[in-house]
Amino acid sequence: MKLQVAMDVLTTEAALTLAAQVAPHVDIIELGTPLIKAEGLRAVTAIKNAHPDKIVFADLKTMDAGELEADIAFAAGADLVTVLGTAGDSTIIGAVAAATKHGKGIVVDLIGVADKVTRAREVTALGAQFVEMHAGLDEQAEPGFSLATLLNQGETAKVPFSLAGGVNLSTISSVQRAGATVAVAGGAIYGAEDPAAAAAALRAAII
Ligand SMILES: O=C(CO)[C@H](O)[C@H](O)COP(=O)(O)O
Repeated sequence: MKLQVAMDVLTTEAALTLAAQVAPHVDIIELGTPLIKAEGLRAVTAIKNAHPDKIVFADLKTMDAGELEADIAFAAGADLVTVLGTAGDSTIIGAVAAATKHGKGIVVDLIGVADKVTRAREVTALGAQFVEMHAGLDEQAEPGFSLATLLNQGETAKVPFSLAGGVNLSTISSVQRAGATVAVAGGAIYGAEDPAAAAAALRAAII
């Protein structure tokens, strides 16, 4: 299982600092949606230039104009770009076309999708490299939130998936047991006093 750091910071400078701290321990470096909204795709280029050996993930969460948005993110240096599972099939097909043109990949983020298992299978058939079983920051803050439902949906879908929803040291083993291809950790790394140590501990927990 790969480890992905989600950098939900707001400046390119902060992202470059964080990426330099955690890069030795992660496989995928994600530029979070707020970072890309604040800084634009220049931030993607800066991270790819600093870490050419890492998979750079641009969390665009595209909802329309799939081919155009994915194309500009790949041209900026992204290796993986997200499209929302709630988007129409034509948006996902367009984004996959851009990925094929660049030799890169589309990840379909299932945040907000009610039937994640069915949609995961549909978008995989449309050419997504993998899906993201995702509970966003707002959903995580709702009373009674637990990762268990997402883990179960990932296990049931039987397609390649990443899992994001406040993954931390006490849950990463369950993410691996559920069969995830990638575990995504944001707050557990960037919110830690020592992000490098936090990333190293998550990496060490992956067998
Ligand atoms: O995409 C996101 C929010 O929409 C986050 O980057 C993702 O949820 C991972 O962060 P965390 O581990 O803090 O949940």
